[in-house]
Amino acid sequence: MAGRVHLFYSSSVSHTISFLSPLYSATSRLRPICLRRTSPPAHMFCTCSTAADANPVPSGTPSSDPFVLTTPLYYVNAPPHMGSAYTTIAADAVARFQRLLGKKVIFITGTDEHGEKIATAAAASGSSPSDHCDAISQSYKALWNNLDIAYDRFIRTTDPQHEDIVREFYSRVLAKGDIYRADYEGLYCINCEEYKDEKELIKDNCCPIHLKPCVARKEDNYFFALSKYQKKLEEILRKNPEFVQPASRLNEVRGWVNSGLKDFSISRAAVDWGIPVPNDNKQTIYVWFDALLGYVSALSEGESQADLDTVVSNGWPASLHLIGKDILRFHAVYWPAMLLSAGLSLPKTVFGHGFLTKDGMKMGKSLGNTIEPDDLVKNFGSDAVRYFFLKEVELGSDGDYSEDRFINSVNAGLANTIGNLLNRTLGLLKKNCDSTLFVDSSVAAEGNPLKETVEDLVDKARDNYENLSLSAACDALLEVANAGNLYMNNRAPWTGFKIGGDSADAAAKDLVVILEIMRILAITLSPITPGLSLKMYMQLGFTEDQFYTTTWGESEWGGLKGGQVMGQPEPVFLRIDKKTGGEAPEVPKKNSPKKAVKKTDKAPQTQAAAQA
Ligand SMILES: Nc1ncnc2c1ncn2[C@@H]1O[C@H](COP(=O)(O)OP(=O)(O)OP(=O)(O)O)[C@@H](O)[C@H]1O
Ligand SMILES: [Zn+2]
Repeated sequence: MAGRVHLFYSSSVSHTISFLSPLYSATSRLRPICLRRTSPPAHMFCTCSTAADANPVPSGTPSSDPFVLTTPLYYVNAPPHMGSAYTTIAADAVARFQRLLGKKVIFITGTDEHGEKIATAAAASGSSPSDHCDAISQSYKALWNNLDIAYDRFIRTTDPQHEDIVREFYSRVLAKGDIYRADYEGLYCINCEEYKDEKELIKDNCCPIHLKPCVARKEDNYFFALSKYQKKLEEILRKNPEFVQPASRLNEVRGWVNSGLKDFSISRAAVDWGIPVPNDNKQTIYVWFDALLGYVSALSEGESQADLDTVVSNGWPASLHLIGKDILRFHAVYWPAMLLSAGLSLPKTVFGHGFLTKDGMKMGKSLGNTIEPDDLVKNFGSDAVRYFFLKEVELGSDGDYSEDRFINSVNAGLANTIGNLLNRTLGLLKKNCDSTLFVDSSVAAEGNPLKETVEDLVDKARDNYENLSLSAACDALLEVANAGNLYMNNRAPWTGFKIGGDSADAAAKDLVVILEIMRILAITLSPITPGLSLKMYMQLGFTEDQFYTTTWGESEWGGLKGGQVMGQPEPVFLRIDKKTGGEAPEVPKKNSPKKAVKKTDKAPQTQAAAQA
């Protein structure tokens, strides 16, 4: 989806309304549909009686209702950049966390491929729109692979099943009486693919996001009667504050709605590269009225027939739309009204995160001020990239990238605090205990307050993951590692080994305590750094298969058993040298560690996902 900006249509528009009355009759199928979900808040938009009859989900057991989450469908006017990667990495961390909890997850991403901007980009590169879309869409998939993104569905808005869904959806909305025809005249930003209100534009009628002049346009379009949903949207935002997150974004959305909703045009007369409007193939459907439906049509994958009833039974509504704040209006105002019109349930939450900026400006394809995620992955490895952006840029706030900050943060967290502690401990264990654990970790920690400290921090991390406070989750887990380092330094087990006897036994127990902390960290940090977590887990003497079937429940203290033999102490994360830059860290030697995400187009599943 393009970073099209969110301004309502100018009131100067002249509407020559011609209602399409013959098509208004088929409303009988339009009923709000309730998918019973597992937690009470999911009932807030549906018409079912109570949450009491929802099935509780035992830890580690997949629920029957999937946790459906989405990234935006990225606009294929240009290849992905760090901004597109940011949303997708965050969504992947959420998906991995939910899988660890034992939920069945459907993580949807994909590409938005219609519209004028795409046709122009294709012409500029000398290719047909469809070849252009194939190539750019493939570049998104390749990047997701490089970043260990374990998506379940990759929907392209040029997929035939998506086009069927869009047509059916359009027909439902038409049948509801929410589409009419009118003349439209205004200033249009091609990069936003949107008419703009003049007073929002900057000097020389330039779009404030894309800094390019808008062009005067007049056309005869079909309109969606958004204004009909004014009261309903006000009520939804009042009764369900968790619908839009974080809270600052909710206020923004309330402001837009309270200032009065205006109908918006959902077709384009001058754009060929799009889905033709049913019953009028001189017009194509507006990219947003097409792209948002990708979240729905992704749920029809694998079905012989793509229709709205099927997608509902396959998991709609989504639990979470994770998006950038640039497209909040489309998701938190247009989209719920469209869904209400079509008789579909609303997503539970729309979370609008902040921007990665460069020199204070939103990094974006149209401005071209982007950072190449592939270069970062090549230089520093995918764990480092994921860790830096999730830890250092709070989801919801803007954040500027600098290489210095990147290197400092990653070296401090992954190389020193975590990697070095594991390496030191395994080195001592090898030297003094033949790499074998002396006792069960539950025994080693008897009466040790460190166990409770770690448990509290892990609970805190879990709460933060649940609330999408990914940066705070990282902080809590780093505190776990810090506590381990402090313990190591205070206990100085190397002296105990020197003394021998009971002191050596105590030292051997201390190593077990620290390695148990490492085991817990490997599991709980795996949504953020899946590759690093796998390496850690394997050094602790577990197999790759064991890693893929772990659950959050297994992060409880006590997983390491006496007699377990640890792997060879090898650095799991190499410090990045500031002068020479980094080198993507080696993957584990055993088996095929990059299976932290399978390198395929489809559903690379990790850990508990394997059970789901
Ligand atoms: N600078 C950024 N910071 C954070 N997220 C971004 C950034 N740029 C893009 N995104 C993500 O991509 C989405 C927009 O996707 P799109 O394909 O339109 O990319 P874009 O680079 O913003 O495009 P354009 O520059 O043409 O407006 C945002 O909602 C957000 O999820
Ligand atoms: Zn614009």
